[in-house]
Amino acid sequence: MLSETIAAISTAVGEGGIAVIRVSGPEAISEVAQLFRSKTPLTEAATHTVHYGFIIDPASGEKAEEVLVTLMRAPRSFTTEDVVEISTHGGVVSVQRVMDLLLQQKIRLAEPGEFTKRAFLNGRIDLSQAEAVIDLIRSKSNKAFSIALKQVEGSLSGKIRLLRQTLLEALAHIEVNIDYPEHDVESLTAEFIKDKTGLVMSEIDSLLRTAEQGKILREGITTAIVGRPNVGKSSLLNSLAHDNKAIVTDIPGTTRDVIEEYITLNHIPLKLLDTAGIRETMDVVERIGVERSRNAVTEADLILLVVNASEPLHPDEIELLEQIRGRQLIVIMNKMDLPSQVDREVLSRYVADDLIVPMSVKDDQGVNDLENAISKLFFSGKLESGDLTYVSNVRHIALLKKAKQSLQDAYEAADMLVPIDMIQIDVRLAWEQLGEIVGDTAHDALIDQIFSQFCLGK
Ligand SMILES: Nc1nc2c(c(=O)[nH]1)N(C=O)[C@@H](CNc1ccc(C(=O)N[C@@H](CCC(=O)O)C(=O)O)cc1)CN2
Ligand SMILES: Nc1nc2c(ncn2[C@@H]2O[C@H](COP(=O)(O)OP(=O)(O)OP(=O)(O)O)[C@@H](O)[C@H]2O)c(=O)[nH]1
Ligand SMILES: [Mg+2]
Repeated sequence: MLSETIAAISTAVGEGGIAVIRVSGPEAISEVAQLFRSKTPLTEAATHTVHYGFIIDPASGEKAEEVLVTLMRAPRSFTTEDVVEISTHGGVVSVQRVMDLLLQQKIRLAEPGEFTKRAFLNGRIDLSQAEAVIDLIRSKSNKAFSIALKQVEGSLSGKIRLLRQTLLEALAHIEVNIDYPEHDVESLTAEFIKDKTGLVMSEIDSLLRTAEQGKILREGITTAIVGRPNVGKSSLLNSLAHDNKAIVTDIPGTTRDVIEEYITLNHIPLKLLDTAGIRETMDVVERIGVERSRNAVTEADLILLVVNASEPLHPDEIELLEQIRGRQLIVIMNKMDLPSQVDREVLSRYVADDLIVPMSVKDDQGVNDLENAISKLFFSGKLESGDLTYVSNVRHIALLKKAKQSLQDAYEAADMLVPIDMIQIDVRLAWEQLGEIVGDTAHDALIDQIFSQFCLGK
């Protein structure tokens, strides 16, 4: 209950410079004040002030710990409640000792995520902002962190609110039409609904497009290097990774297993997979390797098909090109240091010209062109602007898709002049589904489930 005062250790457990205990709730100031001796009594101190002093064990009257205490009075705090933060000396004993004394007062241990949950329940942030707080903590790259921070600040919430507002206008219009049908001809209302739902659908589409990029920025582009044996796939991996990770020999069939390597390219993480050369083979081990190559092709966000430019295209390569039609593909014409034999005309039937990259891995030629081709394929310059809101949470993506479907249904129904109260159901559904993203229409069980993913003290 929000009437209870809660406390938790908010810093990582272990030895460190200092550790912080956070206390929040109606009794935070008065309860901590009973344990704290300082020049200014905490109960009389102004908000957003820091106080030096000692935590006293009330049983013995002894000093338990030397601390700094920060006071934030409601509503100007993380939870919007009275918040007291106690900085102790870092170390397992000192922080636990203060914590134990606090829990002997009218203070209970907070559940994981309970501070953030209170910020949500008290209306300072919405659900998507709270979820972004977890993303902040879990971010593994600078870019992922920046995306989450934007969302903590409410970038996604703002957009969702606008869309819901638009749907509300449509719903109001429908309401008037149902109550006073004589005020309107039904076809005019249908047009109005098509207008509004169409608008919201296209906005949802552009948000969903950012989801693709958001995933890439967080998890990297899974990139499979594939091709026939001996064309230089492992050499390419080594060159991009600036490392001799993969074995390179002039014997076809050298690579047997999939080799993974992480690199960053223009700030974009790439998970490179070097694979066994694809060919028919009687060798049992190599056959398994070829099978794995095919699986890697299926999984990949991006396929780098390496061909040996000093030979004509092989039927196996044409077959592979047929199989991966429609996928994100770059063809690397390797070994350009040798006299060229490969038929560019044939390649052009499968890939755009700027996605065919001549290279000589041996002479270190063409690496820049490859990097540019990859950036262009995935980001076409948009990444740099930095003002995009990325949808990255799977829950949000699922709800956006559902809302879009509901709107699609409404749009089609309006188009066929289906009775207006039937259309109303779908528009209202979309409005609720969008509301679930920001938590306006979320159930308690969902809210509990989301906050239980947090760590203690957050
Ligand atoms: N010591 C400490 N550091 C921390 C936190 C904390 O709770 N304590 N935070 C916790 O995760 C983060 C900072 N996030 C915060 C977000 C909002 C408010 C806050 O008081 N907001 C009020 C008042 C704003 C104002 O006075 O201008 C508000 O928005 O109404 C505080 C911290 C990171 N660093
Ligand atoms: N002339 C020339 N030789 C190259 C070039 N790139 C790689 N090679 C050579 O081609 C041979 C095969 O290279 P790898 O990188 O092992 O080829 P692969 O595609 O991984 O081969 P498998 O693992 O057997 O499928 C080696 O002898 C490399 O030195 C290049 O740009 N020019
Ligand atoms: Mg190899």
